[in-house]
Amino acid sequence: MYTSVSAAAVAAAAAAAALVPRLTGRRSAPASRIPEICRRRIRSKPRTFSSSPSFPIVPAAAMATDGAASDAGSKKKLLIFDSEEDLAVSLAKYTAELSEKFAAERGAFTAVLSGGSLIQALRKLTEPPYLDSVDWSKWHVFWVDERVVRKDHVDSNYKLAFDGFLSKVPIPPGQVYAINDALSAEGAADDYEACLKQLVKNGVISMSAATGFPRFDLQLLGMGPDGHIASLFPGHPLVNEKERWVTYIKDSPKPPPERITFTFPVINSSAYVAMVVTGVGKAGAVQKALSDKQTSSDLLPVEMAVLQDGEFTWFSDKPAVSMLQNN
Ligand SMILES: O=C(O)[C@H](O)[C@@H](O)[C@H](O)[C@H](O)COP(=O)(O)O
Repeated sequence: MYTSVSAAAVAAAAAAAALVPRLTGRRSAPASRIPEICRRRIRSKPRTFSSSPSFPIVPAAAMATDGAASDAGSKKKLLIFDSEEDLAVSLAKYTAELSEKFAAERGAFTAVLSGGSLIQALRKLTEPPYLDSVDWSKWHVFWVDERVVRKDHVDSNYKLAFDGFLSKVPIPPGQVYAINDALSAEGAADDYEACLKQLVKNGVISMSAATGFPRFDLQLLGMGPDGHIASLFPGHPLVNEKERWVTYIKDSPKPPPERITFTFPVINSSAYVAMVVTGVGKAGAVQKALSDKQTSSDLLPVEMAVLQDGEFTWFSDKPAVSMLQNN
């Protein structure tokens, strides 16, 4: 069960009536279209182991956000689930239906992952019916941010995703775009950006005509308790990057310190974003992000995620929205 809340009703979110999820709802990007620059980095597994969507969408509550951006073409929705289990069920349906939509429309589905608890929230996709019903051959998987460590390192977002999700579904290995873990942070960011540019040229990744930045079909993101998303942290100059697609950080306040990250222009050019946020530890940042008392001078990174022309859906649980009624 979940609740959908519009901006006007955010203050009453915790008490909003539960809605029953409405469930309703393929050409190939040939392997030859995958550029060598991207191919070479995904051949090996981590070294330590062997081995017109109709998602649970409720009335598309267009949340008036704040003055952060003019997002006339953007919609925001807040879904509040009774439990993390319900959230995971709904997130799988949402993702599977977007996969079907984009595979039918453009022959490929570009999905971007973050690290953190998101990967566990995707677990239902690795089970029936999705394991068999999703056309995994159309998936192209990217990371919104990655720690600059070896792919078999415990801190690697690639390893996290591989262990919890990618190793359990039949996505062609050549369509999983991990960073080049032999490079420095700066080199890995440059390399990943070059990879994205090549995939845009080859038609695997769409471009946003509106922004001139790549337009990923779905970015599946998490948020830290401080309101960071990707590796874009509050008060860090990287949040103001306007040119680069991918950049790097060497002083991340969340360890490990060296990371690469998509920039806001890339995040905000997405067609769909699912922001998966659970637990009371996120309640303060959720309150600030969804409050109507924002000022443009002290925006958290999560508040700067405003799609130019897309749909932004919060997948949250009750503890995460527990401070909303205090707005
Ligand atoms: O590499 C990272 O550190 C993550 O990509 C990071 O941005 C994460 O998504 C958030 O910190 C939320 O993580 P949790 O969901 O685990 O709180």
